[in-house]
Amino acid sequence: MTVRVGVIGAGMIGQDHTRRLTEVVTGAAVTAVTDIDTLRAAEVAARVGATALPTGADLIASPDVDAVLVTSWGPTHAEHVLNAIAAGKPVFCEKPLATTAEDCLRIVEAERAQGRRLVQVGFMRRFDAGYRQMKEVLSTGSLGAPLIVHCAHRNPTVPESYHSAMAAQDTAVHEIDVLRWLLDDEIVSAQVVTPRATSKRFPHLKDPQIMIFETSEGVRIDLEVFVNCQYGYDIQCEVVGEDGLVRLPDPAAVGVRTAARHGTNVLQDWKDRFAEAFDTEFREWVASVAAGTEPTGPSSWDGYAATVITDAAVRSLESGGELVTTDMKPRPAFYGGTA
Ligand SMILES: NC(=O)c1ccc[n+]([C@@H]2O[C@H](COP(=O)([O-])OP(=O)(O)OC[C@H]3O[C@@H](n4cnc5c(N)ncnc54)[C@H](O)[C@@H]3O)[C@@H](O)[C@H]2O)c1
Ligand SMILES: O[C@H]1[C@H](O)[C@@H](O)[C@H](O)[C@@H](O)[C@H]1O
Repeated sequence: MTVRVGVIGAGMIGQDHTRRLTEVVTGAAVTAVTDIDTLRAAEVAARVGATALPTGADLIASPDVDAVLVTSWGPTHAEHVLNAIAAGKPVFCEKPLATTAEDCLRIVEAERAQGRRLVQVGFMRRFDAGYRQMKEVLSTGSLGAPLIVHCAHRNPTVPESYHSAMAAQDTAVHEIDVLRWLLDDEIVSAQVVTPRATSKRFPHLKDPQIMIFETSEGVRIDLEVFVNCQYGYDIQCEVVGEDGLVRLPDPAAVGVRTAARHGTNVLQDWKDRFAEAFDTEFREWVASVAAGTEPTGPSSWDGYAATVITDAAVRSLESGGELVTTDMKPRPAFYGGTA
């Protein structure tokens, strides 16, 4: 069976995922595209032999669409996801699931009312081979209980439109999701402090930021977010346990020795760093839709949790570094919890 996907939002990542669904993943086709920029929708639709439709609601209602991909701007996600749930169609939503915790909860409630999981959120790091190997090691218990996690998330530069709260909302949100999954533990507080700011940034931006999270088991996570580090796109993660540690591998790269130096290139772009993770993410999502089974990737509950935790980090940043406890509802049994 070919899964017929409708794409809402044909911008940068919508086009990349459209290419992925049509050229990389087998068993999927993009049959409909919509964008508030109708010219863009028509152009992307023509490229893959799909139909351009006027609105997200039209696309979700289309009999030619089995599953929906939401890659529009964050504040529009909730409306499209709720419409897809109401239509009973599987929906893959790029992060964030919604920009407020209240909207995330509305989605969670709508999905529970439907009685089966329809939503997957686009946190692609769970599909990265390195993080998956770390999870395997941690699950054997050979390192003992995890105690500390050290992370760094560095981008070479960001555009002027990137503001200080985005360090949590747009950037650290990836660590927030992947660490909840890796540790199988919940984050209960956030604190954000700012060291001396780099001079190589737009003046309105606080960069770098140091984020400290605590989990319900007492694990402490320190995360450096530095989005104007100049030298490359660099993701580091090390989990320290009672009996040893496990570290995220750097992407494979050839070593070059010349002129009395030995080095490897550092990637410059998150799209290259996580290209294979994105491919795997879509392969597994398409396979679950084709099989008619529930998706196994990040759920709408994970989308809700990520939004609650990023909200706490932003509140801490705005308060000048106070420790902010998260205000999260108990996890329902529907999402593997006890409530
Ligand atoms: N997983 C990741 O690492 C990752 C990376 C980049 C972006 N994203 C997420 O993907 C989403 C899109 O990001 P982008 O960089 O592609 O943005 P973009 O601005 O390039 O594209 C968004 C597109 O959505 C369209 N759009 C906006 N509202 C719409 C609506 N209601 N209906 C239809 N079309 C609409 C815009 O016209 C635009 O073409 C964001 O939520 C972003 O956070 C995730
Ligand atoms: O939207 C991007 C993307 O999510 C990247 O993975 C992250 O490194 C960037 O900081 C963020 O701006």
